[in-house]
Amino acid sequence: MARVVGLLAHRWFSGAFRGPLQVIRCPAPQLHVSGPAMAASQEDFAKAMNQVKLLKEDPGNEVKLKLYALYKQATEGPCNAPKPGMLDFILKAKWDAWNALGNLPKETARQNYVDLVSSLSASSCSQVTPAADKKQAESDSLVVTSEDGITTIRLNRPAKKNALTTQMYRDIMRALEAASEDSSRITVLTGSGDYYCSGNDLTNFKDIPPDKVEERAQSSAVLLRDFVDRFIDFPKPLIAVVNGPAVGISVTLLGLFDVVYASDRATFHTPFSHLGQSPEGCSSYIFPKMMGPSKAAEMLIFGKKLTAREALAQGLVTAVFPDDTFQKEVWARLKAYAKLPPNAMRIAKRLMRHQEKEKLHAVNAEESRVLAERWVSDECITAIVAFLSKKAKL
Ligand SMILES: CCCC/C=C/CC(=O)SCCNC(=O)CCNC(=O)[C@H](O)C(C)(C)COP(=O)(O)OP(=O)(O)OC[C@H]1O[C@@H](n2cnc3c(N)ncnc32)[C@H](O)[C@@H]1OP(=O)(O)O
Repeated sequence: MARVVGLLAHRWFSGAFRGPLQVIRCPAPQLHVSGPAMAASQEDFAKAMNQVKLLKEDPGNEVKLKLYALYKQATEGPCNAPKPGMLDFILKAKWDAWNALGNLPKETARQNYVDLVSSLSASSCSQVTPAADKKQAESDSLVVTSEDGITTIRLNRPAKKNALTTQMYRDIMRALEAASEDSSRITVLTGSGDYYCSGNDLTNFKDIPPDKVEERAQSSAVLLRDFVDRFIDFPKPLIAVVNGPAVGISVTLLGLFDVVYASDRATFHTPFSHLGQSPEGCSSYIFPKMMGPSKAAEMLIFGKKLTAREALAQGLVTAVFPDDTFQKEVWARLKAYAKLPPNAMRIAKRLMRHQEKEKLHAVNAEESRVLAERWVSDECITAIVAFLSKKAKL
């Protein structure tokens, strides 16, 4: 049946076929995607329909079915056609795809269609001119590129040691959503400059009016929870290329990556008690399991900074490379991995992750709730004021 669908789907594509889903990569100013917040105009929709015909590469049956379903949903609304017979393979596959969109509003379907086409156009461009495949986030602090089957999310605030602003959390979430749907096989997070990441940007806590502190703590906890959820649920192999020192949340999150490669210049520091804060990124659950409770306590309670070799010994890092050959060796390895069959990789990841998912979401929810309390504590406020007034540094 798959073969029959394959042959015929190819035909749809050259004709009136148009197709699916949410998120993805676009060369345009936004990174991504779906949702009622951004409504594509009829004109954008018409342009996207024309763009589909110009794609240089066949995007594959799965994508074509999505395009078809979104097109139908955008133009006719929820599936209203009678269900085709079991033996009518092509019609049945199309009907299933359309019907799966349920009550998705027409405007959202139209937007998702436009985004999908945009992503497909960008990926087909990138094969000709990889440099043109730079995705724009809301700011230049995050650079997302796709090449050789690898989507790379690069923290790009070297002057601030890649500290994470609120906007960067949002952009990373969008980049992960896009990467989970695009044609890349693996996804990498790395940093620009000498640091991998110095953790949460402590100026995120600046200039909050006293009567808004509690509210801001709650909204930051929601952001944190959503952010970490994206890592828990990310379906493809996720690799951290730790090019230098890592602090705070950039360390704790490593437990949710599939593989962590580190330069021998990298260090791993979680100074939560020093900051009057508490662990996040599911580290309160993953680190004790990974390295044993007492080693985890040294990091998460006492803020012991690990060298790359120590982190390797604790299982937090997969492999350490000399800094002068780090980039070359790591990218050669990743390019080879990105040639492996994508479905097999996803399935292997799913098998390893799915038993833990529920637990991880519960841990994340609890850690985020507790952090909201810590952020309004005297201990935390004192530590942050000390940093912001340049009296303290790690
Ligand atoms: C909603 C989500 C919440 C998630 C919660 C997460 C918890 C965490 O991540 S806790 C960890 C927070 N991070 C820190 O406490 C690190 C603070 N930074 C430092 O201690 C030092 O800057 C550091 C040791 C990283 C580097 O020291 P140096 O090599 O001496 O460099 P500089 O201090 O001169 O840094 C250059 C420049 O960058 C600014 N910077 C660095 N890190 C941060 C940061 N995390 N937040 C804000 N700003 C940061 C630093 O202030 C310097 O700025 P300028 O003085 O303006 O040049």
